[in-house]
Amino acid sequence: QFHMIKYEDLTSVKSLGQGSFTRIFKGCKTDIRDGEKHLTEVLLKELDVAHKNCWESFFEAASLMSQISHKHLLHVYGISVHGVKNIMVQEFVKYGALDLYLKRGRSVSVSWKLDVAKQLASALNFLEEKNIVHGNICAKNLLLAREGDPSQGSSPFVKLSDPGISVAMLGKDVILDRIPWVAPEVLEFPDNLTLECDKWSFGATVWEIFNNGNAPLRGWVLERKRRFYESFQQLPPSQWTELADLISQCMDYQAAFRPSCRSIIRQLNSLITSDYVILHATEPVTQ
Ligand SMILES: Nc1cnc(-c2cc(N)nc3[nH]ccc23)cn1
Repeated sequence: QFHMIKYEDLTSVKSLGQGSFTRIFKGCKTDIRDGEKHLTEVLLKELDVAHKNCWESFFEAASLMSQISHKHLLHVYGISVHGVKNIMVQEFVKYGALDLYLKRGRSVSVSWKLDVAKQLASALNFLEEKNIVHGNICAKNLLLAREGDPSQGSSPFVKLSDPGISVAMLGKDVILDRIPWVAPEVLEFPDNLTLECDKWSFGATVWEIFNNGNAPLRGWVLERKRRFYESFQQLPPSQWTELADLISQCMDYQAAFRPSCRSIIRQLNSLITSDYVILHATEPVTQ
């Protein structure tokens, strides 16, 4: 169920860092179409040789993204296996991960943030309709394809990246470290990821977007993170109560009480039309 890409058709241009058990490179893919040579900018995700045993989960994550296509889902061109190397070839998204973009101190407007949240909600709605669980929704996995320029009236455009190796494969400490993005029930049943888990993570991701990309519970040790769930705590609420309400609805410890994607989109639409947006065109950077 995958397009196999010949290793010799790939060149890696520069290293861009690491993911969970992976190394990331900016690269190029050459293919010949109707007798012409085409170069495509790609993102190469190479699975660490040490974690070669995770290759099924690594490719399972990618195949999830290549079975379906949606404007807010990252496009995966295929995979390349060369000796011990397992490489996922995906579209290169110009501005990279949203959390790093926001941390770089870009002051973006409230409507910019709501627009991004709505695009993520529509990607989630699409996955929900296909009954597909992503399993790793977070601002790091939200890629910025277009910055949006308020003076030109153009809006941002984001794409949800692949979930990477499933959290069930990654072990207990990685699951604990993913608090508060990982739904509480996943700590007990890591093999049973549900659509509701993605709703919880959506709530944590919206919290990140409205906190300039700062990670919630940043720097907390695993034991403290675990107690955060054991005592049913919530993230610090936004002073915008309607937004705080949406986030806490998504981050309901009872999975069945979390809102449907349609309800999430409806609530985001009413936030977009609320006068809070006009009053807070670009929030002063409060750090
Ligand atoms: N599918 C993807 C994923 N990440 C990027 C990306 C873009 C960028 N400007 N800096 C980066 N630094 C690390 C990754 C990355 C691009 N495409």
